[in-house]
Amino acid sequence: MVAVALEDIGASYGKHTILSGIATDFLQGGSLTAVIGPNAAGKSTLFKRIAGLLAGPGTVHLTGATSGKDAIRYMPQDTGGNAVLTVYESILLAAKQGSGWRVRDEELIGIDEILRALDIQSLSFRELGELSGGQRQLVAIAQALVRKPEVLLMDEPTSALDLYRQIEVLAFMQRRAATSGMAVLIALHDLNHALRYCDQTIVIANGRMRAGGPTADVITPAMLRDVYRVEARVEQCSRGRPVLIVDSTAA
Ligand SMILES: Nc1ncnc2c1ncn2[C@@H]1O[C@H](COP(=O)(O)OP(=O)(O)OP(=O)(O)O)[C@@H](O)[C@H]1O
Repeated sequence: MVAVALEDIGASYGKHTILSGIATDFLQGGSLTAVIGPNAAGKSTLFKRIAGLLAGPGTVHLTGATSGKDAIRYMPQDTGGNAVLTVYESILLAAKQGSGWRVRDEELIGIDEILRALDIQSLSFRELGELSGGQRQLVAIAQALVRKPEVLLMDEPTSALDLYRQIEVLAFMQRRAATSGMAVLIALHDLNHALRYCDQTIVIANGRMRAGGPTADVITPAMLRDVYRVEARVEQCSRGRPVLIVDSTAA
């Protein structure tokens, strides 16, 4: 199974150092890892650095991957939608990128399966430019998945989705990671999503890694006070699930 380790990762834009000393050895395939932290902490920059879209110090160690340079895929936060392509064409194009134009039956079956799982079959013949923000986000997830990444970096993939679809998408990603062995890193602002769907969590603040490990060990009142500047606690709900309750901003 694929695994990613980060060794002393840094990144800069021009003279501004954005990230430094990011290190972890526990990003395993088969589950979801949340990457959390305040606005401008450096989460997207970390993803771009892991995906090789930004140069910088440190090393991304990838083990167990079979698809070479295409193993890691970054799904950005803002996905443009102005191309004059239908949803289906755009997903087919994504599936065929980097390979020949011959389309095999199993590829079409794979696309249908993803469209169904994300409940967007009815959008197949709509043009990308006429989709809503949430619809575009679902299509972007489909485009990322049909390329069968072994490591998928999803930058706030549920930010435009309604409550039902947020839960559907995260539960689907959890199942997909478990069955395919893919490692999925998800930048999230909703910490309840991290608590519910992500086995591990990494906390980034001011370009530094502040904590990392099993989600329940990482999302603590002390971390929330320190990093997010809120007084908050994690309690068990009546169904036994951990729920984050924010009481106030920290003094
Ligand atoms: N292309 C760029 N050029 C210069 N500075 C940039 C660029 N992209 C991001 N930055 C800066 O890098 C810092 C980290 O940004 P980044 O997008 O990685 O944060 P983030 O944690 O993903 O934030 P958010 O939660 O708000 O999406 C910010 O101060 C941002 O202004």
